[in-house]
Amino acid sequence: MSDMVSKTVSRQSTNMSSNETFAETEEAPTYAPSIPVPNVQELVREDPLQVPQRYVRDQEDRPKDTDMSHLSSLIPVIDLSLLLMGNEDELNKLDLACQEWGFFQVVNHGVTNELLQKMKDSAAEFFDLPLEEKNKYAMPSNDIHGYGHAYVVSEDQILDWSDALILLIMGMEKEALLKLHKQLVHGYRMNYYPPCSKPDQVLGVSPHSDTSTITILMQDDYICGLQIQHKEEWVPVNPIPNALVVNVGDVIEILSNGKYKSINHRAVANPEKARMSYVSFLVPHDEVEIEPLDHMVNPQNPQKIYNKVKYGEYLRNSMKMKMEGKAHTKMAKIDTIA
Ligand SMILES: O=C(O)CCC(=O)C(=O)O
Ligand SMILES: [Fe+2]
Repeated sequence: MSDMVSKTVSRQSTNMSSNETFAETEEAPTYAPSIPVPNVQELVREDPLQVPQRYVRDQEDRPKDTDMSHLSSLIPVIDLSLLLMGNEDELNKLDLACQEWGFFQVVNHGVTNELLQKMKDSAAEFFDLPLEEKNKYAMPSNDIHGYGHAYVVSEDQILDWSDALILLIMGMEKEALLKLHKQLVHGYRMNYYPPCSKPDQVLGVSPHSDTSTITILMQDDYICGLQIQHKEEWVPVNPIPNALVVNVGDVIEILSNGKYKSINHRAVANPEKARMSYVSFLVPHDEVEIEPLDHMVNPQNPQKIYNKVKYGEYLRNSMKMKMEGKAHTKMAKIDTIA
């Protein structure tokens, strides 16, 4: 694992005080700075019952008791092997899933259970390391790679009950999406949600939509946490062992002129167990300009709702803000559109 990290995240000189992490880098800043904040895993290790005020959500933002799990079974499950055989019904199911839910789970995806398990094991190995070891890969304040917290832009912002390791890995020269993306960039984020003694007062990850083209998420096989917003309700995405959760990101929403939805989602905390999630973001190259594709502005969807934006600017702009639902998508919206 440490091998994998050291290949992808360059070592930064770190300067730690108690459990806060800072990192300096000599390179020019490329992302808006994120304010250093405490390590949540360490807070829980020091005292499992403490939930400092900085993590406590306003009443209306807290996870509610009202159980929407009856809606979970409606979240579409797509069989990739059928799709690859050209099955029309499965294709229609995918089309509807992207329009109505923006989220679906994929089974028969061809990724071996051994590989999925290896990803889980190597991430667990990393998060189990002592803090000093993990902090050797601390996220510099002006970058999104490394171990720590991004999207913290003010001292009084309410914080998420989680830590993350984020890697921006490979540029894949794949034919299919290459034209749209110049070069596919793959970001990989591992989230670690320590248990929380007051799970009803905090959120593991604030509501947000992903700035990606698509996101592929592997969650814990048994511990629930991911919730998606569907028609104003927060619906849990119940884990199906070895299935992958896929969601439409902002880029597809923009390319499709809003036909396919990049949905708000969040993670809630668990009272007893730590949960991890392993998230792959496929994104375009920074220089790629994205705008609604000509054929997606059509008689059924005549009003163009997004302007042309350069992906790198879109991403960097979103990182200047705290995660707050779809607020960051405003940058690409045509002014007259709410
Ligand atoms: O942990 C989860 O299930 C959600 C994580 C997530 O939405 C993200 O990392 O963008
Ligand atoms: Fe997300």
